[in-house]
Parts: sequence; structure tokens; C-alpha cells
Amino acid sequence: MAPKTIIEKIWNAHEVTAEEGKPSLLYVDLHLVHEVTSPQAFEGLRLAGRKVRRPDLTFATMDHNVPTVNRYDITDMIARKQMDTLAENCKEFGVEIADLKSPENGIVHVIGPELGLTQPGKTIVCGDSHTSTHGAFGAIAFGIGTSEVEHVLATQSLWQSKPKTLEVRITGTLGTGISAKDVILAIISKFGVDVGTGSIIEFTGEAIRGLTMEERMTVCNMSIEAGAKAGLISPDQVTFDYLEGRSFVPKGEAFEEAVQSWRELATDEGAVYDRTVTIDSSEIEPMVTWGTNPSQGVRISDTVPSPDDATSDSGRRGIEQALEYMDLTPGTPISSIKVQHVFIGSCTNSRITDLRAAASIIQGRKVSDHVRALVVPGSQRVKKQAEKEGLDQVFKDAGFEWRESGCSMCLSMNPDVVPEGQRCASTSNRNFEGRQGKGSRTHLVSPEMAAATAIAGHFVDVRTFKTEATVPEKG
Ligand SMILES: CC(C)[C@H](C(=O)O)[C@@H](O)C(=O)O
Ligand code: SF4
Repeated sequence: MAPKTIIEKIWNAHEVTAEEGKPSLLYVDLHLVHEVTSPQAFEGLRLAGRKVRRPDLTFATMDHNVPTVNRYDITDMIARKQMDTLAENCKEFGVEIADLKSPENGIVHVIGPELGLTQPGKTIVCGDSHTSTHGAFGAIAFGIGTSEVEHVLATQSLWQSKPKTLEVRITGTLGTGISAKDVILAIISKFGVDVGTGSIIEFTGEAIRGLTMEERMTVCNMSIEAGAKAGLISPDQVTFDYLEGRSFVPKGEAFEEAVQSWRELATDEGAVYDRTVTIDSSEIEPMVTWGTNPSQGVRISDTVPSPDDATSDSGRRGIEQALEYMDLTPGTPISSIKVQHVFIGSCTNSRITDLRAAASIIQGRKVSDHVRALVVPGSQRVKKQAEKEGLDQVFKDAGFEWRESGCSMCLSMNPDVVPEGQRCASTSNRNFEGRQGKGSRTHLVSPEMAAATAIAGHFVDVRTFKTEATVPEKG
């Protein structure tokens, strides 16, 4: 048999119907649901007098609207309505939900893996663009729109055109102080926000093999910001070790059997992708975005770019617009940019390893006077684990606010917002205009960089920061 990529293997195994040149009907193994994109879908079912076809393959949580202080005190009427509606819908249609009271509640892309719902070889969908996160386990996972949510609820399947395959190969091993977030930001800044259009990315190479599951999730999470339909990583022992013992993962002999079949999913030696792009680890440094899309990022040692750097008229306008919105001047050293807010959280970087990494940097130090800093665990489990390890105390001692789980400041759908005209170093995945609140200015960074920035009050190279006793004020 011809060697195949993991993408083709999973795709082929899930095609219910396939006709040359036409979309295929794809079977869905797991449907994750949250409060924002599901109300109309359930309403559609109700109006058509239909049931949820496979409630056992459907799992819901509340995350976008959840306040991270006083989480039961929801004053926003739309938020409250969406959450109440989700709870009622799940009850009526027999769908399991991790509601606010559940110890399993959290951001949908954090709890899926945590519970072991996310597994290699599955097709996973959710009415949410960052569903690509689950690809870290060797699954085809992608976001869908609300009408598709309804289709999946009703039929457990979805019409999809077969995507192209794109290999993003990261050669070499990552230097100290370089995180998974830097890897994906470097990829997007090098190849652009369109590189993945129409494709599913497989991330390969030595650097990827060396990542933990949490780090792999960070990389896959932002595949969508590279324009891809989804992003995934072939599973290996790291994947199996992470999954073993989790609630929804088979136990004992069944687990061994599952691992056997999961192993066969990995891309075969000699398999051909439609396209391959390569980046070497030596090119990757701690990254900071300066603009208003995730490709507008540079290394911490760089300066703010100039419209003159553009190679086209539209490129020039793009840079000009971003500079204006971000209130930045070309040539300014990135490390001299001051921030007023630091946000450590979101489905990109709110897992226990992210919090540990950030805590290790701030240990024994204080948040800069002009900075308001927030740590928002991705789930109630992450929160509990962090508290068990005393990380909450490290953050609080340094002057960080320690919050309940949720999407929080990643997007302005709950009380955590960045005020107009202010800057935030954020571990989230989108720096679009107004993303963290009207007129807010977002700079995407890793948790380590966010932590160091909170202390210094301006961007700083975490690699030198770690060893310095004191950090000089700049700018
Ligand atoms: C609210 C939701 C539909 C949205 C998404 O799909 O991504 C959100 O999660 C985001 O990150 O912008
Ligand atoms: S944390 Fe942010 S990116 Fe992730 S699902 Fe929530 S809003 Fe979307």
C-alpha cells in the first residue's frame, strides 16, 4: 500500500460517502459544544422536532461568558441568557455538560484533552475556531459554524470538501527559553496568515517530537491563525502517556489495544504532502506581536517594522494601519514598549505547564507598579492543581490577580477587558483590533514572556531576564 499521511488515514476512515469532486459526508466522533454558538442550533432541532443523534458523543461546557470573579454573579443579560439556554438545552436533549458548578468546567479546548475525550484518530468538531487545538493528539479537529452545529447534532456527520495536506516541518532542537508559543508565532510571521488556506497542517520534525502534549496543543491551537482548516501532530508515546488514566480513555487491556491502533495512525515513512514548508529552530527566538494580526510578530531583539519593509502596496497599507492602531513608531525597540496589562490565560496558554512556567519566572519578584496582571487557569482542574502546587500563592505574592477559569480577557465577552488605548501582553491567540475590548492593543507572547513583562513593566527577553537579579526600567 502507498504510504499515507495521518490526515489521509483519518479522513478516509471517516468518509461515509465520497464522490470525486464533491464534498464527502464525514462521520464525527466527538462534538464539543459551548454557550455562544449552540443556542440557534438546538432551537433548529426543536423546531424540526428532531433529537440529538448521539448525545453520548456530544459534550458541553460554559466558557466564553463566564466571569472569572464571582462566577455565579452574571450581570450581563446576554451572557446569562446564553448560559441558561445551554443548560436547558443539554437537559432537554440529554447532553452531558460541565456547567459552572462542575469541577470539570473550563475552556472547551482545555477540558476535552483533560477528560480524555480528545483521542488520536478521532474527527472532532466544535462551533469554535480554535478546535484545531485537539489536533495535538493526532485527531482531525476543526471549527464549524452554527448551522453545521445543528447538522452534527442531528446527524453526527458533516459535509466537507477534502482539504489539501501541508507539512510544516520544524528542524533542529529549540534553544533554552524558547516556548511552543514562540514556535507557532515564528511560523505564522514567517509564512503568513494564509499559508494554511484550504489545508490541514501536520507539524513534524525533531522540535515537535520534543514537545510535551501541552506545548503541542499551543502549536495546534494557532493553526487556524495560519489560515489552516486544522493542524495536527502524529501521536507518539508522549501522547499515550498523557492520555492514560483519563476519565474517557479506555482502561487496562482496552487501553493497550487502543495504543496499538493509535500507533498505526502516524504518517508513514515516505508519505507525500501537497506542500511542505520548513523552519529551523535556530531561527526562533522569543516572539512579540506588534500589529493587529498574528503574523505581525517579531523577535524580542528586533524593532517595530516600517511600512518601507513591505513588498507590496497592500502590505504597506497593512503595516501603516496596524502601526496606527497600535500607536507604535517604526524603529522602536520592542523591549522598550511598556504595557499596562498582562494576561496569562486562554485556550492557547492556560494549562498547568503554562502556569508553572510563568510562576518560575516571577517567583520572589513583584509586578511592576504600572501593570495590572491576571492569571486565569484554563479549567477548574488546572486551577485546583495549581493551588495544590502553591502556584496561586506565587502569583498573588507577586501582585497578580488569581482568577476562576474561563476565556476571560482573550476576547471581550465577559467582564475582563483591556480599556481603550491601553496595551496588554497576552498569552492568547488573536491580536485583532478591539479583540480584548474596544480600542485595546494586544501583543501576543508566551507565558514566560508575559510573566517577565509583568515584572519589568515592558517587554524583555526572558532568556536574560531569568538570570538577572534586577531589571532596569526602560523607556
Ligand atoms: C465565540 C467563538 C465563536 C469564537 C471562535 O470561534 O473562535 C471565539 O472562541 C474566538 O476565539 O474568537
Ligand atoms: S480562550 Fe479565546 S480563543 Fe480560546 S475559545 Fe475562548 S475565546 Fe476562543
